[in-house]
Amino acid sequence: MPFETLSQHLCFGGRQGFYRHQSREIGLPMRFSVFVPPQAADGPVPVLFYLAGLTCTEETFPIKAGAQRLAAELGLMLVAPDTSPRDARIPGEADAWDFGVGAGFYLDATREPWSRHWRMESYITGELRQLIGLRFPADLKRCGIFGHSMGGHGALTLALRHPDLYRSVSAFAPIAAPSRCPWGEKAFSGYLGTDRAMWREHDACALVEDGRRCPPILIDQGMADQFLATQLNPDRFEWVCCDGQPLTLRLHEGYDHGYYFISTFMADHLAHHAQFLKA
Ligand SMILES: N[C@@H](CCC(=O)N[C@@H](CSC=O)C(=O)NCC(=O)O)C(=O)O
Repeated sequence: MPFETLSQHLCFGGRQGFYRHQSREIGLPMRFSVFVPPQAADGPVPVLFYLAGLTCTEETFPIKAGAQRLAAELGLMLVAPDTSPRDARIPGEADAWDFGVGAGFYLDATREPWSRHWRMESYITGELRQLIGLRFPADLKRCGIFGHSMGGHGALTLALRHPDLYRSVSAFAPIAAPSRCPWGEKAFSGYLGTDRAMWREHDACALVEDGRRCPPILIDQGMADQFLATQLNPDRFEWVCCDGQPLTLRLHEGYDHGYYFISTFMADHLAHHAQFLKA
């Protein structure tokens, strides 16, 4: 599985790198970033996949989230993929910021013209994971997943759909019920079509309602989040989780949707994952 190194930087005794490869799953070049902690010099380390939100890239998390210092202390590898295919030459693919480019929603599209390239679920759970296991000092038996907003939706749904792959899960301000909000309705109708039964397979609330379970979830949510009232639905997720899905939902007065909020609570999320990945 070849890949190209775009840049590498020494960071808290570890290495922050940016890479590109020709993805067979996506059918296009894809970029991703990896932080390798210093402990990797002594053998494979646990891996934490971070899924970013709408409009983000593989650079957003390493630049803005402030996760490397503690990941270096805890011995966690951090992997951040891009948020969608790019340059697929689909007419209008980059016309909207909440659909198409930068808005892959971490599922495999079933509807033309998106189904050819928009295969983010298979990419993250399959090809990228394999590449990380083969080409980086990663222990794939100890993987966790977390993310923000659209990426929080991705973390929850991938953990619920692939409980064999992820030992730990958390989210910042996730889109927790995408079938019931404008972002999700737009994405799911475009990528999956109008059959709402298909939508349930990619909706965290519906997955829990339908009996899927994953490791105990940590969610942080800012109460001054500009998208809270219209897009996120944490209260509905808390309600469905009462039926046997362990969840800690923390609400924080005054915090908004952005990376100042994420960086404030990043240490708690890394500690949450470490307790499962290093057990
Ligand atoms: N361009 C939009 C705002 C887009 C935005 O806020 N993106 C969020 C994720 S939203 C859900 O997935 C984000 O993480 N942005 C990157 C950042 O650096 O903050 C608008 O005009 O409102």
